[in-house]
Amino acid sequence: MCGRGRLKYVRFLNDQRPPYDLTYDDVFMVPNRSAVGSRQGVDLSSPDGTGTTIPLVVANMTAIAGRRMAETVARRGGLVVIPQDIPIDVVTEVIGWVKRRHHVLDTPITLAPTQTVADALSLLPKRAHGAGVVVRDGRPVGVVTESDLTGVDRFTQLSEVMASDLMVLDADIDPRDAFNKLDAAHFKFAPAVDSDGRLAGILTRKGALRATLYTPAVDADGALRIAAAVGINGEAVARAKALLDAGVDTLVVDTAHGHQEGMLEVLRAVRGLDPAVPIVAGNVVAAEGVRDLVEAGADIVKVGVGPGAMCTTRMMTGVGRPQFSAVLECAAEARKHGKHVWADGGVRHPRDVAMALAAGASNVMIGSWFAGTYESPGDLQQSADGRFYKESFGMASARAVRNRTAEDSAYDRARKGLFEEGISTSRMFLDPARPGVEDLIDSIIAGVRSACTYAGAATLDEFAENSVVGVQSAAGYAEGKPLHASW
Ligand SMILES: NC(=O)C1=CN([C@@H]2O[C@H](COP(=O)(O)OP(=O)(O)OC[C@H]3O[C@@H](n4cnc5c(N)ncnc54)[C@H](OP(=O)(O)O)[C@@H]3O)[C@@H](O)[C@H]2O)C=CC1
Ligand SMILES: Nc1nc2c(ncn2[C@@H]2O[C@H](COP(=O)(O)O)[C@@H](O)[C@H]2O)c(=O)[nH]1
Ligand SMILES: [K+]
Repeated sequence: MCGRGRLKYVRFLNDQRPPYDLTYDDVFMVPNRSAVGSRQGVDLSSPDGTGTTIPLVVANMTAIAGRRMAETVARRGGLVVIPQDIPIDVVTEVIGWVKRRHHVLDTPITLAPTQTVADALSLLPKRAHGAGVVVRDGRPVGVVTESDLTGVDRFTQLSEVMASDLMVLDADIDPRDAFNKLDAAHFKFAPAVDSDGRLAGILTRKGALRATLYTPAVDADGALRIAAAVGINGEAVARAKALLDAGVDTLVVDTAHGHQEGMLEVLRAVRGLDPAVPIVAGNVVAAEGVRDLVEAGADIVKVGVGPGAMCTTRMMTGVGRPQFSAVLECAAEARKHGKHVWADGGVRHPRDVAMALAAGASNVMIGSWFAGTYESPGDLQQSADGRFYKESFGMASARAVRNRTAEDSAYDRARKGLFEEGISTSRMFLDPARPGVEDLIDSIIAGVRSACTYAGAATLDEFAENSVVGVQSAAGYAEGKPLHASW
């Protein structure tokens, strides 16, 4: 318990440790004297062996974690876990695809000059930068954005509407030079080409800037990293083996009740495969669970029962634990064994990420918040009031269970369908100011960098070590919120 004072790391303000458990909202951090002169000087790389250079992992949820999310997040130093429900041949293909992505250039939407305005309009929402590159024989001949396609007959060929006064960048251009070039020309983006003039990618002004501020998460061969999950039923161990053969960089063994014998059995078998990559297992919320999972072979333990935005477990069962205290206790236990924890679920603001790291997490998992971005797999939809959204659903929802059990008998499907512990449909609206996952990452990482300097920490270890945390009332939390209109 966080009240027993045996933690070496996070300190409670004035040694006031409440005898009850705490959520992220319950706590705040006070500043320390700091020798860290710049927020940019903070090293956010994780000590847990997963190779993340920012402490963010995208949750293995079908509505959130796909190939597009994987490349985009890894390029900025985070990691995406491909869900256990995706067929293994598809995951194998996705791993190879992500590993072939460029570190600086984004993957463009490519269109032929003979394709139509309707084709382009259906594809543009797949990119936060909102552009398509028109390509002939592999070479860019034009670009289209929504403004080129507005007010035009939908069957018009792109060759008639595309902008063909192209500025192209060299694929290996220094990002700072690229930024200056785009800025001087007042272009928001430009296609980039290899030495034969063939399209290699697209670079936006913001992308060029980000390439100077972030370090991609890469494997020993310099390819972008990607993680994938397995469950604990059926072919879990065979799937783990196939994922390792496909080159996955982190393996996640995931189930709702991680502290069950079925999990320990699978975990031992997965450890028996002798993987050269970290094994993550969960979910648990107490020290005993951490101990058993570490003993069975976990390098990292995933913490969180019930905090997830799509999660109804606490309302259905009463089971779970306020997430700040869960992370605090589990991180302390993992540390004793030289292991780590990921804080999984319930993150809604940059401050929550900071609080999870202060509690000792080596990475923070985010799901639903990232559903409302261009990079999540779902189709962009528009509500009656004109706002854009994506649909999300929980992995234990009736919808996910129906998908997962498609091969089972009708009886088994009906039986499993009764144990619903997640929301089957929710609208996650895109923030018009931050519609792409990289916009959200910018905001989270700015918050976390700043939190580290307030704590006087130059690394994540120092952050967990130095943080001084207090407990606040609901009014204390409310006071911290900005006021967008007068009271
Ligand atoms: N972090 C969280 O709070 C939660 C997360 N999830 C997520 O949902 C996804 C699906 O997980 P899951 O529901 O475990 O499905 P899985 O397909 O991984 O199966 C879980 C297995 O554990 C058995 N089991 C025993 N007790 C429980 C229990 N209390 N809850 C669930 N299964 C139990 C089930 O048997 P049987 O069906 O016969 O009982 C089944 O064999 C995962 O991604 C998981 O992370 C789900 C719920 C909570
Ligand atoms: N109880 C349930 N938990 C779920 C479900 N789907 C996902 N999850 C958990 O939530 C986190 C992500 O949390 P978020 O607040 O960032 O969305 C994820 O990693 C799972 O642990 C579900 O259907 N039921
Ligand atoms: K919840």
